[in-house]
Amino acid sequence: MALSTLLRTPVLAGRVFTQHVLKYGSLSCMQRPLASMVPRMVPSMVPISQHAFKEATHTPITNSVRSFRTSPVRLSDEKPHDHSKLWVIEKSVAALMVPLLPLGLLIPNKLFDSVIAILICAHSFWGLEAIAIDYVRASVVGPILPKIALGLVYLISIAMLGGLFYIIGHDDGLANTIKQIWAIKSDRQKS
Ligand code: HEM
Repeated sequence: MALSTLLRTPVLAGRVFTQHVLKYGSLSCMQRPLASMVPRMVPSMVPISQHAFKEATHTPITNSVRSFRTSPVRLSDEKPHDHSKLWVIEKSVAALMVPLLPLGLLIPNKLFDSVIAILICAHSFWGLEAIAIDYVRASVVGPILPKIALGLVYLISIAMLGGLFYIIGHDDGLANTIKQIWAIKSDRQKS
């Protein structure tokens, strides 16, 4: 980086100077026997300008200057997406469930039941999706299993949403069903 910065400065950016730096900085030049470089250090009768232009006719080996980048390297073909907004939505949904679940149980009605059903399905979908992505990795289990795992997550979530809305539409509703389950007493408790 320091060398490329040096080469970009106006004073040192002359073509001849650059070619000399590239030539002497290259690996192949470093590997050359020392004896072949000695004559260059000995003063000669040839004017310096002539000597420099003669050297400039050689094609410089430019692998001594490495390219660098400050932006992150993309390692996959997937489009980069910002997950921070979805994270806020995920946490907001989880936070919203805290007051809404007891409220839905206290005041049973279809609207609360429907909102709770959607929030629970969205929340558990994101949770299960995170588990599938984190634990069923293509680098560990191959390329097929992660797709099956993610497919199962979609299937479970859709089935769950369908089931909950069936209870809301064709049965006693979510809150009442949960209350009925809580009301079930064992035979020992009944007697
Ligand atoms: C008021 C109720 C609930 C709250 C406040 C809540 C909150 C949370 C939070 C904060 C997480 C993230 C944990 C993490 O990132 O490490 C989470 C994960 C999860 N939640 Fe809930 N949740 C609630 C109810 C439910 C319900 C009813 C279900 C399913 C029917 C559910 C299923 C899941 C699943 C599958 C995960 C992923 C587990 C994991 O990453 O290890 N949650 N929950």
